[in-house]
Amino acid sequence: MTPAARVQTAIEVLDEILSGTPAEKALTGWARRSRFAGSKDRAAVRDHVYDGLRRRNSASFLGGDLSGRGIMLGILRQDGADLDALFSGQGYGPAALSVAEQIVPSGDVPLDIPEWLVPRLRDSMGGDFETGIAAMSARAPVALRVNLQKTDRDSARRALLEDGIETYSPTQASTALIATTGARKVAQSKTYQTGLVELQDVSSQMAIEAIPLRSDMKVLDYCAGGGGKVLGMAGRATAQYFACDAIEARLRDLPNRAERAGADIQVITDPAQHAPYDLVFCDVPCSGSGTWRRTPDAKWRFTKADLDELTQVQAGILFDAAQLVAPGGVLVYATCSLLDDENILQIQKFMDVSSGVKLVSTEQIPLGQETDGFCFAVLEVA
Ligand SMILES: C[S@@+](CC[C@H](N)C(=O)[O-])C[C@H]1O[C@@H](n2cnc3c(N)ncnc32)[C@H](O)[C@@H]1O
Repeated sequence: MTPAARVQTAIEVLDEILSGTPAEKALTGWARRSRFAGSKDRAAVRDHVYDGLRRRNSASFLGGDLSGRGIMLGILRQDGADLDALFSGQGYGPAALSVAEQIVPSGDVPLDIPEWLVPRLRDSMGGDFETGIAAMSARAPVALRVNLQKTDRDSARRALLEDGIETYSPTQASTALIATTGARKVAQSKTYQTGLVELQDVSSQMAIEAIPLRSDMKVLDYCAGGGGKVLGMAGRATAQYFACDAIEARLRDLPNRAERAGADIQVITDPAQHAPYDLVFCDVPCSGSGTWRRTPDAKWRFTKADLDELTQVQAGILFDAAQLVAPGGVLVYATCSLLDDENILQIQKFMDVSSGVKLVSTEQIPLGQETDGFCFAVLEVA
């Protein structure tokens, strides 16, 4: 496909997303219908579409219209692309720019977040607001966690290099690597397949590194999902691990991932049956606002009603999980959210209604180039 044809395809996929189709479904649907498209074409179209979703407001403003075409025109304007070459009206590329489209709109460019969230995010992020919102509009890094049960960070870096993947070691977490080239090859690489590394964002690794985890503990990952947190903990200490999730189907990948990592994790359906635990980790469902650069369509779908519903679910999980902690044990509350409602305010509300719970620490990791927005609190249960 020519660069212009990729742009035209992104325009069509964006239109489908704007009319309500989830981004992944729209992209896989196009890829299935388009056998002629090679892997580089698919990657380029995906990048265009995700850039467009991340910067939907500013791009549609600069492109003059909230449509696939308006968004792509704005994105290409922001990126300083050669518009005459891409919008030439030739071949499978987009039609030539109209007279109106040739005029760059002037005025205040809107922020790339839903309007109702601007004041909330401003209040919650404080001095990190500007850099955080800029990071939300950019592509996320591909971060890896080195499995310390199998290797060390330098050896993992060398092994990845042999697989054609270059990385560097960010300073925030001792287990973290960030891929600079070959990131798309990670899941197929020998280093990954043999469990030396896992895909995991740097902030989750920072949380796992900071919690008081010991090898003599009985640990429950209460919202385990695909198992990222429990696998991270198992990489750090060989404790006794249990994992559950309200939606059992979400635990599907965990046994295979645990086997690859050489970790012993018991997937359970009734956490009360094995209680009490010395440490219960609650990686609760949340807005995901700290990771919206990875799932940018979620940002535009998220409503106040969703936030209200989520904060209720989070409060319920905190209450239920606290009952499972052994006296003197630890409860960890974590979200990948930037919103106080889901973080500090939620923890405060829990503290207000719980007797004998001590807040040991809270940390809000800002959304930055290397880190996703993430919050975690360590609580001690009497
Ligand atoms: C943020 S995700 C967990 C991600 C996972 N810890 C990881 O690192 O891959 C939140 C999970 O909480 C689960 N969940 C939702 N409500 C729950 C509840 N009441 N009790 C336990 N888990 C719940 C969801 O099914 C979802 O898998």
